[in-house]
Amino acid sequence: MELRQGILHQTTIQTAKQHQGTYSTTPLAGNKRPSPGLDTHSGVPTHASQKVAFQRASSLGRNVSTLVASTIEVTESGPRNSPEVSEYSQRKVVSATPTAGTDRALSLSHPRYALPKSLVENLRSLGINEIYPWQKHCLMGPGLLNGAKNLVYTAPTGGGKSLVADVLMLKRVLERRDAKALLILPYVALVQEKVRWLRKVVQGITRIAPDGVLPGKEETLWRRRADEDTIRVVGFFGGGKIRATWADFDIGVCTFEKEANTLMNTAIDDCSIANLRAVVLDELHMIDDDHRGYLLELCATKLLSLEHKVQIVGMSATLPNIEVLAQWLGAHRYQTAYRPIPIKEHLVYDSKIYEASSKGGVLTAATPLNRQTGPRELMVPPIRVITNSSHKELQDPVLNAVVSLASETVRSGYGVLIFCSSRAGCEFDARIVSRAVHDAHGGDPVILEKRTDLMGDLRSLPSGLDPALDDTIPSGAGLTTEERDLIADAYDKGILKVIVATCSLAAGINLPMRGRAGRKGKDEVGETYLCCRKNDLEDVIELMNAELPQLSSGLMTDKQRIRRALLEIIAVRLATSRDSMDDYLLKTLLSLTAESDVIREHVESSLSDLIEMEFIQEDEQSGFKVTQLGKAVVASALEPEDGAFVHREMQRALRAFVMDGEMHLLYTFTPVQDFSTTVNWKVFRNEMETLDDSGLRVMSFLGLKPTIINKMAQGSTMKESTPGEREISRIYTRFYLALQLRDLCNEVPIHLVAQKYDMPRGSVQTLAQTCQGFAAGMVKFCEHMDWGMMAAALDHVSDRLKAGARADLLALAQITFIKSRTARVFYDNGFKTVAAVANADPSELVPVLIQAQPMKIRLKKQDEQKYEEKLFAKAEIISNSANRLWQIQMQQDIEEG
Ligand SMILES: Nc1ncnc2c1ncn2[C@@H]1O[C@H](COP(=O)(O)OP(=O)(O)OP(=O)(O)O)[C@@H](O)[C@H]1O
Repeated sequence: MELRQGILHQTTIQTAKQHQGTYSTTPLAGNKRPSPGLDTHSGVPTHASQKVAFQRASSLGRNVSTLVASTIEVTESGPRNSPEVSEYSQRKVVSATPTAGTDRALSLSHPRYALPKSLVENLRSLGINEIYPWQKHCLMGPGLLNGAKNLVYTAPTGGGKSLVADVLMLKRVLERRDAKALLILPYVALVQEKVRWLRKVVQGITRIAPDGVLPGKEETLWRRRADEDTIRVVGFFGGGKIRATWADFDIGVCTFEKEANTLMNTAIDDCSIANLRAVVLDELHMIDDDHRGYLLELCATKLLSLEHKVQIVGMSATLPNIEVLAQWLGAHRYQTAYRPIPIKEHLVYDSKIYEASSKGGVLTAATPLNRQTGPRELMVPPIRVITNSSHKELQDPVLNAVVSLASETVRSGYGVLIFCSSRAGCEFDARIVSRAVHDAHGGDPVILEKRTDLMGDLRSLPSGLDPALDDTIPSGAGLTTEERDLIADAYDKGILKVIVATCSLAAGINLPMRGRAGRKGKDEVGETYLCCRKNDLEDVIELMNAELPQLSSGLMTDKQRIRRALLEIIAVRLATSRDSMDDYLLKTLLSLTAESDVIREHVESSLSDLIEMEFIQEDEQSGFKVTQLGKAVVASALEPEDGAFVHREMQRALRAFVMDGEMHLLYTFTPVQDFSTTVNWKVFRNEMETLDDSGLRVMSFLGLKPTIINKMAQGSTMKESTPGEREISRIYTRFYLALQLRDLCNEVPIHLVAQKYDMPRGSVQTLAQTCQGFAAGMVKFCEHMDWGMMAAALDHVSDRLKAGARADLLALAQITFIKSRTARVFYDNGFKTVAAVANADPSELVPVLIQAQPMKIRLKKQDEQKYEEKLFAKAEIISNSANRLWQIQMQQDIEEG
């Protein structure tokens, strides 16, 4: 048996989470936010449990001065004079809405839904006792429950969209034993959470037997696989050796760029696509995303072109021109504005808080007339006013507002999400906020201990502990970085009270699923505060009033895209003649908006480009067929142009490949997509000077010249006017990235790599995240080109990228909790193999674990004992995991022997 990597392996994060889950947490759910007047004036924590004598963060070994957040005064027009929270409109609406008692169809056990009992029970145990009225209406749409029709729908964030899609998808999967479904999400970070949810939903559910007996009633007649009747939910995380294939899942959860598109291509090619019965497109508005949206369009167009019916379910919170999308997908359309938890929106400007929902007030304040006369006082009176701060750090009114609002919310026992425009801004805000909020919650010893655990868990990740997090977590604030899963989880559990994130990260982290303001079961009401500066005020108001832009096809915005579309369908033989290609293109979203002549022109030029690139050839029946190279490009999920570049690079590598070092392999695994890299040539020169003979040989085989690097470091600029020059520049840049990848693989934390190479941290993070997927693509590329030796060599080394540890640590890194640096410490302490760890007494591992976390916060005596106890528990888990692995290895040896 082979150990699965990447798809089914357990990550440190998961393990840490399981571990965390064993400690009790104090949920904040259901706590009603008190009226702001009370606590802001007294400054006294509202909940009795919070009145614990606080311990300063400095007791944790840190030395930062405390900031006192400004108070927020209620004005004459403020909430003191208006009714309580219950006035928030939808509360009333909710209580007036029918319940399953009056409308039986709100219960998922209603015969109309024909869902197995166990499924309804599972949902109930997950808090879904009945569906919302809108969910019922939506599901009852024509042809939806029986799968005859597609669906496109919108509901506000947190409105419960996913459940509708889940029900339809599960119905399709339950209809036949071999039925499959794909759930396509825009971000890898969302995949894991969705997989976890779906696994709970399908737990213990069996599928229809071959003779048509309904699930739940049948006795299994025959079995091929142990899990034959169960529904296997598999997530594709975009990395590593993607061993899970079409055959390995019943519900596949993946992102659209690589996995969904590639999975579908392969399944169309080998005809196994016939089992696909449903595809859910979450965040359908991403179709408009300039970089990746067109891939979503390609996926959906392929589905529409198949011979059998696949139910497509597309959803989003924002689909301004939903009719066009519904028309494109031939879908039933449904829209609702229902929010189970009302959101109260505010605008904060010049230390004053305004209600943003009053249409006649704030939102109309910035008329074109005002624009001419310049900003002036808003027309509506503010509801609250933030007092000025005496701290010099809080003189900026926007920062002061952020800090006082965050502090007020935390004092009331709620969580806060702060969105900033830049990573640097996040770090700054997190540090300041942490200085102002820690006195309210830092005293709870249980919470403090959990924060210490969290920092330990973060430290044991390959990326290490970010210094900013080191400073902020003890006070209960965090910021989202690559450690986001642990951070988001800690926020969810109330261990962290504040998270600061950039808007772009906010979309990628799990927060959309659970953390944004107003989540059912978590809050009574959500509040948002948009804090803006005077100069931005009118733009902000305009933006708040603005209509959402119409969504449109991204297929024609770059020449590559139609090329890729055509190459793919030719490669998987979905369409090979001109007529069938026309048919295919008629099914795109593009065809609804663009002139057919223009599309045809694009098709013609793309086909001749593909012929010229030697990706396709004309065949005898005036159709087209894919070449070996074209097939390799499609299989490795590359853009045609990138594929051509990789091909040239690989051909050079086949002639001369440096095998006495790792640099050439790492270069080959360095993704070729655009990272917007600006090479710092001085850093490049320094790094070049430290390269050994083998590394220098790689440079010379790649055609890179030390003299040029020296010249660049002295201030020359790289010529990029001809294609040849651009190609050379691209190789230099790729090598610069390869150096970073080398450092990442040598366990240098991401923030240090970014610092060293003068790169935005996000780019290094993307490099770290995409290299595994790219490496898997390279292996496939070589396999398809019949370069077996190269494929084998790359395949062997690709594991390194995943573990972020040296090759000799790979085996160790399979053990729970032993990742990266920890693996190195184990290795250095003589635990060089899984067997060595398996055979050790857990108590022997404790000192190694302590050593693996050298920066651990200094603890008091009694805490030290507790800490060691905890490490012992961890050592036991490690020992068990190592034993399991060891047994598997021995079994393998026996089988192979
Ligand atoms: N009928 C229901 N009863 C109780 N809880 C529900 C119901 N429907 C959905 N929920 C819960 O509400 C929360 C939000 O739902 P969901 O994530 O589907 O929202 P969404 O509309 O997809 O939001 P987003 O736009 O952020 O993705 C989830 O925790 C979900 O389990």
